[in-house]
Amino acid sequence: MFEKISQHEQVVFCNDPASGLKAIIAIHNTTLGPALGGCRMRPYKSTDEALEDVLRLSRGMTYKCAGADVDFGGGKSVIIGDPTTDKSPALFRAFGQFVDSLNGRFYTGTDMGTTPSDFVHALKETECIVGVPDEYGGSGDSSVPTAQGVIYGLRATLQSLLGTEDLSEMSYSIQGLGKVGYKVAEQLIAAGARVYVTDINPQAEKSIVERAELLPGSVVVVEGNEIYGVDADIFVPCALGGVVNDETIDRLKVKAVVGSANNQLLEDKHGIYLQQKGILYGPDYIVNAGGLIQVADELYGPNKARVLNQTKAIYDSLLEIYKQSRELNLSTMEAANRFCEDRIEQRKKRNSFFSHHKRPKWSVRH
Ligand SMILES: NC(=O)C1=CN([C@@H]2O[C@H](COP(=O)(O)OP(=O)(O)OC[C@H]3O[C@@H](n4cnc5c(N)ncnc54)[C@H](O)[C@@H]3O)[C@@H](O)[C@H]2O)C=CC1
Ligand SMILES: O=C(O)CCC(=O)C(=O)O
Repeated sequence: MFEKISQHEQVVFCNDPASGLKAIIAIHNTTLGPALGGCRMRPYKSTDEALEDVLRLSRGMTYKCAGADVDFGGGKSVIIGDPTTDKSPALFRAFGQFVDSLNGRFYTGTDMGTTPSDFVHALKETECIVGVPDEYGGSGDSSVPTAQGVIYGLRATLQSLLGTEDLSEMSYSIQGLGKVGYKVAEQLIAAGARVYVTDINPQAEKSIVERAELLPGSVVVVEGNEIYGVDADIFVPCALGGVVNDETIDRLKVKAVVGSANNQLLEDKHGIYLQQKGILYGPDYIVNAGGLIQVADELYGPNKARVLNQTKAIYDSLLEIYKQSRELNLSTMEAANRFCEDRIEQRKKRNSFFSHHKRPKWSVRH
């Protein structure tokens, strides 16, 4: 076990038979501040699969926090269960108690399979919850700025490829029409673009087809894995991670991959394979940082205008990473990793006295 978690500071297994909660919290690195990261709920096939997911996701959050320049470190949590049948107030309250037991070392909110209202129950047990609805003092649904950030990432990519930011100039293949993917699809279709979509939930597909009837662009629904081979310009993964791998890279016909899904590359080497195939990759944790920017900003009290302003920085960060990747002849993922690792190293030197176990002044919200 210690070999598996060798890059992490702390991993907590949470078990509450009364509510059926089985969860894992992983804290990767708190150099920049207390760990922050959402909570994913999935019917994982095994504890090992859940552990692997939470370890990868929490490591990604360390880089995401550094890339977005927020004073938090990397953490994430997963609940093992089916989000359509296994949720209950008791389950989220039990989860909240475990989060509270970490005494401010870990803050959490939504991710795949969870919604802001789930965490209203957890909020009864701990202050360390972000992204609850506005009426509970939170900043609301973090998928709104995440989707906005993906649109900025797409604009930067168009700028880099075509010298224009006009979203209608390209076509897109979107995998996943959940909280983020649906909003991205809607904005692209509203901008007049042609969009191919797929989701394992037929209701989500039906809903975007109906919405598109009222908008200038168009939508085509494709079946499952066909999304990888679609003749579109940009692949926009907005569901699971690991979707850029040996098999899918062979099938991709696109010019770029830019989406919200966390950990899109199965392994870092797949970033290099994309580069070799001439496909521009927008590193996931740079492109999808909008939600993080919003929840980290809750420290100062919710302010949507400030969040939108900070989310715009994703456009410049991505252009800078594309530039560094060209100049240093690195894959875009390598360039982004280097940028974030440098930032963490600098902070280590600057803040030798900094106690990262201290709670931020989050209680301004209460
Ligand atoms: N919600 C947020 O603010 C953020 C989300 N992300 C990442 O973006 C991705 C999407 O997140 P959300 O939209 O919040 O999740 P969600 O749970 O609301 O939506 C995910 C969607 O993907 C669909 N899906 C699952 N497996 C699929 C498959 N094999 N093929 C096609 N569709 C599939 C689901 O039916 C669902 O509609 C995740 O990887 C998440 O970690 C990253 C940063 C922030
Ligand atoms: O979106 C959130 O609520 C927190 C940030 C996060 O977990 C993520 O960016 O993956």
